[in-house]
Amino acid sequence: MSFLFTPLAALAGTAGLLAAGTCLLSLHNSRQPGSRWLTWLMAAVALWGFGAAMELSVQDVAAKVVWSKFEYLGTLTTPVLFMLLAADYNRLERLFRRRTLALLFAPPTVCFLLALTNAWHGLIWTSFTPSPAGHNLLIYGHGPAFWLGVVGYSHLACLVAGLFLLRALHIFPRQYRGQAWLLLAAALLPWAGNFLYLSGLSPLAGLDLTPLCFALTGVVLALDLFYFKLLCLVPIARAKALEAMGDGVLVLDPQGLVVDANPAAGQLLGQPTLSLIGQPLPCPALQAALETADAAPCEVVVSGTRFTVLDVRLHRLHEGDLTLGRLMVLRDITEKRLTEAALFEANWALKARVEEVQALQAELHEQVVRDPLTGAFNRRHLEETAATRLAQGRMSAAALVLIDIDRFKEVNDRHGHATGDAVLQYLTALLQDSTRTDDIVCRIGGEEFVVLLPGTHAEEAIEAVERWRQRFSQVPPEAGLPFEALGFSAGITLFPLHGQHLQTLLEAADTALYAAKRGGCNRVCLAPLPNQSATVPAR
Ligand SMILES: Nc1nc2c(ncn2[C@@H]2O[C@H](COP(=O)(O)OP(=O)(O)OP(=O)(O)O)[C@@H](O)[C@H]2O)c(=O)[nH]1
Repeated sequence: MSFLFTPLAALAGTAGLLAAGTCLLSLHNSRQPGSRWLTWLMAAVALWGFGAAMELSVQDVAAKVVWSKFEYLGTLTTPVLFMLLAADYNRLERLFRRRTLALLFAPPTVCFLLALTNAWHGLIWTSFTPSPAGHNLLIYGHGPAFWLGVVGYSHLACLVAGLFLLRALHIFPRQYRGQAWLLLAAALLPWAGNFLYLSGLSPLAGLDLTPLCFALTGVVLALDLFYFKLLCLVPIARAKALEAMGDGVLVLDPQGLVVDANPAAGQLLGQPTLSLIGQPLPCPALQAALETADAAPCEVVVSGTRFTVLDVRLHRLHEGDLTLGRLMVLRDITEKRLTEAALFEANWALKARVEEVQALQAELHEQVVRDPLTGAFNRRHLEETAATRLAQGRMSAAALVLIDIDRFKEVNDRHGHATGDAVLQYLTALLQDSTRTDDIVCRIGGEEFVVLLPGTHAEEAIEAVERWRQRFSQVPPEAGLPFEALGFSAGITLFPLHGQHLQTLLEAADTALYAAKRGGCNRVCLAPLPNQSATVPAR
């Protein structure tokens, strides 16, 4: 094998060396973000460069073809690795899964196999002609697999890489844009080199400057990654923080179209994150919030695959007076709201239950202190209430009236027990109707009633009881009783004149009642005053 070492071979070798050096530097900085794909990329470019240097140095056409095949190891993998490095700048880790990588490297593998077996089919190279430009250059005629698999696929990968870098340009905060522009410029270099080679505009026919361009790109990327470390780390850290956030974040342009979204936003809105990009907000409620949430945070209910309540906050993104767009932050407050609703419901049920228990207690208390037949209070209530009131001195004066229906036994005997009951109910209604709310009407025995009239003196008490007696003695037909007249006798005692305690007053009232009965019934008697010896009829 004869060699002719030309300046062009030295140029290609330099590219290889540059790439190998960058590869080692990258390996040395393997902990830096982005270094993994840069190491691989530079290894591929180094192979390409060394292969090219050898191809440019050997003189024999067959040997040149062999080195071209070796060179293809780098040529074919470089664009894919470049794309992966650019994807790394966008934190698109899903591209680095094994299956995706296998898919991405499948076309280069096929092309490499086709290059190895080119002699049998000529799908990659169709002819090999020494270049008229000299310099030991060989011009390769290219077959369909070259245009489709090598040029087409490589350019596609470089295009995607360029788009990724453009995207990085867009999502990087302003202070990191310089870095992204540099990357983009670096990305355009190999394109330019390859364009010159394929278009025949290369200064020397057959000279491929692409590996040199890629090597220079590698140097720029290495500088970017390892020298301006911060510039590389911070955007990644920022973007990572955004991706890891539990809150959904949407970046909206002035027209309300989504230009960026984090995975949480996709999850909250029940859509793949990427499908949100370039679209208006996916639900009308959020769209409406866009109009209203400018000033204050608001809540939006999203009912997609699951019911979700979102707390929506909007922040204007502006540069001076110019509005660039808006940042929408979504927080899932479904659990909070559901818990609050459940708590409210439980509270409400508890309140209802307490009210029910209180009502039952009141009912029970009524049953305990009321006479079931007439609805008047019973002796127990009289003892509890009146005794307490008298004992606590809460009344300055009071009259206690003891009433007994005259000849009630006769009513029962003549007209039956039910009529007797009706008479008892009639008298109760009459007494309740004739007294004030503060007065207490009680049935203390068979046909015996006590009425306590707080703040009532002798004259008023006598007048009142006399009125009741007269009403009772003239039974109106609408009462439905088989009598035209009924009668009761009553004894009145006065607090504190006749006694300080209920029992004393009851005893004095009983004496007065007894006097009324003895006096011929249907009358009212006042208990004797302390200076009187006998009970006096009230009228
Ligand atoms: N219908 C009815 N009668 C009752 C009730 N409680 C007691 N009595 C009756 O009331 C009557 C009371 O009779 P007495 O104590 O002799 O009294 P009186 O017949 O009114 O006689 P004087 O008091 O002397 O006028 C008895 O026949 C009892 O059975 C009741 O709840 N309903």
